[in-house]
Amino acid sequence: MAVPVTILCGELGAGKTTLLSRLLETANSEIAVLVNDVGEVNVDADLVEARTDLETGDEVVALENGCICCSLGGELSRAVIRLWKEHEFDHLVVEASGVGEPEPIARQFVRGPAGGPYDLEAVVTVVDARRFHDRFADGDDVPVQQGADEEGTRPLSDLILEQVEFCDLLVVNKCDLVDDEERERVVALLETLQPRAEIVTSEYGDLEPETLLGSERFELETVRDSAGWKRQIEADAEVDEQDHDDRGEKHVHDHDGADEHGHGDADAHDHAHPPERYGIEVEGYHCRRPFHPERFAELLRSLPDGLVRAKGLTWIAGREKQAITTSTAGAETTLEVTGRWIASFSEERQETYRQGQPDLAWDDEHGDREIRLALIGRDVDWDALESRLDNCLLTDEEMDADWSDYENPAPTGMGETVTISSTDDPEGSSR
Ligand SMILES: Nc1nc2c(ncn2[C@@H]2O[C@H](COP(=O)(O)OP(=O)(O)OP(=O)(O)O)[C@@H](O)[C@H]2O)c(=O)[nH]1
Repeated sequence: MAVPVTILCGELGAGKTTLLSRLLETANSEIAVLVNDVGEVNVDADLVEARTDLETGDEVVALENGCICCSLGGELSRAVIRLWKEHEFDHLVVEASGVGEPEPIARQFVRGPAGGPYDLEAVVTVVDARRFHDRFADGDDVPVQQGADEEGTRPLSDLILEQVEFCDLLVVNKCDLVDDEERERVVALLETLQPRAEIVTSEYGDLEPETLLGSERFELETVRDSAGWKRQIEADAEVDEQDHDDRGEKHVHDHDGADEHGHGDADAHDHAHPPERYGIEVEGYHCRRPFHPERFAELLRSLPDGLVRAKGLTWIAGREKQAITTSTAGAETTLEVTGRWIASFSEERQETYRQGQPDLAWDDEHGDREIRLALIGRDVDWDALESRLDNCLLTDEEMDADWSDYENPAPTGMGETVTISSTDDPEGSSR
């Protein structure tokens, strides 16, 4: 029988080790633990070991040389397979590095060699209620430490939201440090960011072992596709497919979902538009016309305060081949080349690719080039944001001009990223 696995994620200091120590103390089953820390010599492993080994004899294995999700894919698989061969236990918990992306770790257990002896049951993300509130859910402008991760490529806020979006259980920890309303605001925002995840609240990780260990089998595709931004994009795309009037003009769907075209899929509709609480809303923006690179960068430097998340594909003038993913988390936006527009290939290859993707929406003039963003925010003036986004689009005149001369901060190579930070000037020039 495959051993169930739980992956534990969450930003540095959110309370993963505290929760894990408690779990090891209270669970009746034999739990093996794999701990990974970036740049530190397994302080957590020592801690967990010190607190649990003598009492329970639980196994603790530590990975030393970096982050499991980047370089240690192979090492992770080897370590957990060795563990499985050499020891008997009922459950494996992997405590992931505080700055890692959870998906590559999960993949090791779903598609990698570790998928044989193990069965991934749950990805649990621990959220520091206080810090999450101040960073994303507060109406006031509280200064919070932002910045890129250790490699300088991804802002911390982006990784935190990715961990929230890629999990099936969210533990809102440190609830002693927020009041009831602040806690509710955090929960409402988390529900919007990942509508499918179960959400529990805790202080010092005081949860029943069953809450953490008793979940159903993890489904990678389902979890990945259920992030709030993704649902919004899919619901919008579905509407466009049904709507044959979508001829290159942009439209923003109303926040209550009552866009002028109507939704075809009630389920997608419900999930894409969760109940509005604390002014939290989800919007979509779609257009088959590129952004002017300088005007778009200017907008990203002066985003409205309440915008928590924006994510999706963008077409940026001067980058005719590059399909660029825009990912805004709080004040920081990462632009990353995540693929190539099919329309930039030769006719012959376009045919081949399009045959492989019969559902791909195609415009006679622009092919698959488009801007399709999901926007999540609280108390955002959506009309104002929409018109600011519209002002970033090329004008008719610019559409016919040469785009190669623009100052263009957008990345060019596959996988390349550029981060643009928003200042505290929401009224900043966006023209
Ligand atoms: N006030 C408060 N402090 C907490 C709570 N949970 C954990 N802490 C404290 O927060 C600090 C960080 O907790 P850890 O459990 O080490 O956090 P972590 O997520 O494992 O941190 P990294 O290993 O650095 O990623 C410790 O000092 C804990 O005692 C809580 O619910 N409330």
